[in-house]
Amino acid sequence: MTPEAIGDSMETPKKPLLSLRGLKAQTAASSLAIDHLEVCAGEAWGILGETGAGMELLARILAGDLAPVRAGACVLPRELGLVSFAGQQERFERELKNDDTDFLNRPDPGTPAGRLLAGKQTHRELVRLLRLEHVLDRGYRYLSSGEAMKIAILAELSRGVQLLALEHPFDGLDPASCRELARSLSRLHDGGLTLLFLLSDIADLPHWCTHLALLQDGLIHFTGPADVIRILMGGSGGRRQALFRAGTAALRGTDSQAGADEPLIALRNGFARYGEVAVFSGLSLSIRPGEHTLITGPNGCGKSTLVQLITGDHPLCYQNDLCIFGRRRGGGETIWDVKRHMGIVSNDLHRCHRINGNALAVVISGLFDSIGLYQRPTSEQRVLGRSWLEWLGLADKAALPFRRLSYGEQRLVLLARALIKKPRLLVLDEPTEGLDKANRRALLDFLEQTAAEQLSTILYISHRQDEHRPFFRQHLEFRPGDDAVPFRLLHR
Ligand SMILES: Nc1ncnc2c1ncn2[C@@H]1O[C@H](COP(=O)(O)OP(=O)(O)OP(=O)(O)O)[C@@H](O)[C@H]1O
Repeated sequence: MTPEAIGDSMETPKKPLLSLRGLKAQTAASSLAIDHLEVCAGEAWGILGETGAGMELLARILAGDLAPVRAGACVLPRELGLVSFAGQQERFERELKNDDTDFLNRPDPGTPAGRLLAGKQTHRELVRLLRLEHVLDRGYRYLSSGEAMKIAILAELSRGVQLLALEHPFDGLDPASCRELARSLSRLHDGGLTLLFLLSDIADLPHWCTHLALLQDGLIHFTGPADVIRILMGGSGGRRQALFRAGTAALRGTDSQAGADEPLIALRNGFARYGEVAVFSGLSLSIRPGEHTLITGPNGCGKSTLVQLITGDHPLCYQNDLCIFGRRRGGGETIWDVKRHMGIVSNDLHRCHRINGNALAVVISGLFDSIGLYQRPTSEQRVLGRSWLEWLGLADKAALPFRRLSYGEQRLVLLARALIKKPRLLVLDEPTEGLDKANRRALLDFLEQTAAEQLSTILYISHRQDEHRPFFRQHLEFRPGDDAVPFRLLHR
């Protein structure tokens, strides 16, 4: 199929705010070619691209971070705002680099989130609508994933940009925040803001978007009015086939049934706080083998903090009444003893992967529970790692640096890293962030089958309702606004 522009009007053409013509970009991991993409003032565009289609290259070009190999005619607006996965990672790493904790002899919280909002006054209403007032004094790197995404968007808006490009802005936001963000952006668009949504799922595209383009295999295929392109795409816009093609045979032979009666997790009257600020208290949760558990709740309520208690990554795990795999935390076991039987994927783990290793090394590192690979793997381990990359459609990327892969591909590699050890407990905290619809569905199908065959017990956090499958046997709902019932545990 050749790239085409559809539905060009006969009116006098407007001067584009952003114009990319005859552009080619290439990295070791992917490529991008754009014959013709023009965004005019006042339009709202959606660019739909599946995992690995080249979206991150487009984001890097917009960020001015990647020089095209053929630039053609490339015009970017002077006041361009961009929120991308790579940009958020960069900000996080900058915060870590500037961390003066050792020098100060007390924890250095880094840049307060509120300081990123240049014209704080102008966006006070948005801060309120997105429930961010209480995090403005908090260090940016301490924010929860949803809080960080909302602050990153407000930070760009507060600079007074002409065009705002947002990569997966609804990933990681709770449903109320998704609705509020879409409503607020719609109002700003009515007021003249030009928008560019970089998405993988057409269901995430606000209905008021005026234009659409489809990015497949590094090529922009269609560009034009949203209603015309929607019809041409038949409402799908997704990948024909998922990259994730692992079968549950890869998990067979686990010791998932060892100690079948004993809870894998038992937390009594659990609590968490940061300094004087309580995150939650009075939380009890027991997870027996096969008791697949879904956790939901609004951004910042403490879901990831609970997961960190369970995985041993939060210092308060020792002060809580917490048993993992039948052993009381603080009873002399090491963090490696705890993690040996867990496969973990989380936003936190993802952003801590600031390593130089290649994709294969990251997969194999799951066998050692390390971030990065620090010992020579056996040939069996290398073969197994390669098999996992093959099952995830990434065999040709084994030797590429992990950080050069697209965000979605990195997620798939981290999933392989979690699964390679055939864990008794799979701890998946928003594992599908950055994945397209086909890959999300394929992962959930795989987990459903894993549950049916009793190969592992699954602890799962997601804001997306289409991921709340019936195989979850219990559902822990955080309800932070409700003092009478702050948690609800539903059994199915
Ligand atoms: N080191 C820290 N110091 C202060 N506050 C912190 C720290 N770490 C996390 N927090 C705060 O604790 C709260 C809970 O964070 P957590 O990541 O557990 O939320 P969450 O429910 O997983 O949110 P999300 O849905 O956005 O991922 C957030 O408001 C966050 O800003």
